[in-house]
Amino acid sequence: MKFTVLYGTESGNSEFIAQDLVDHLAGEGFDAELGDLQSTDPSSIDAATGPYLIVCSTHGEGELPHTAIPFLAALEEQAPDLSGVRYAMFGLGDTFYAETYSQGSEIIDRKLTELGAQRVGDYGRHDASSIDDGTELALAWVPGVIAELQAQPA
Ligand SMILES: Cc1cc2nc3c(=O)[nH]c(=O)nc-3n(C[C@H](O)[C@H](O)[C@H](O)COP(=O)(O)O)c2cc1C
Repeated sequence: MKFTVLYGTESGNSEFIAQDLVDHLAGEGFDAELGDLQSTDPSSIDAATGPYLIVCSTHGEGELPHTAIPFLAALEEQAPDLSGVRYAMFGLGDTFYAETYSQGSEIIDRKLTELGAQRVGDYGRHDASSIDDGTELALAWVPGVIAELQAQPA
């Protein structure tokens, strides 16, 4: 199984976690590639290059980090058929922003589902107001994702 780990970030936290996920997956014997949503063309997303792990934060008032906005715009414009694409989401946010907690990644999640992709595993989240370490949470989250992917081979 080859994973593509994509991140959307404004201050780097999501990129760090995504890189740690890639290193972890490689250590577990999987192929894993890191990608920035900023330089990802939706036309490159297909079942063959997935499954995808998407690590994305929230900025503004429940919005995407600015680096991920062009990706969403391209997804909306191209509206590719993502049937057969499997992905898992790990959202970053801060419960200080109670009304909009972790909503940035949910914007991407809704669009991928609308285009036919299938989310697998639990919806991972990290709250910057907590004492939790984002990488530790992500590494505790990813085995459930892998187990679900392996239980339902593409
Ligand atoms: C200006 C600003 C606005 C933010 N707005 C939200 C928000 O609306 N909801 C939320 O859950 N987190 C919000 N956050 C928190 C970030 O999502 C959180 O700090 C995250 O860890 C940043 O990850 P990144 O470095 O990958 O961008 C905001 C942070 C900043 C600096």
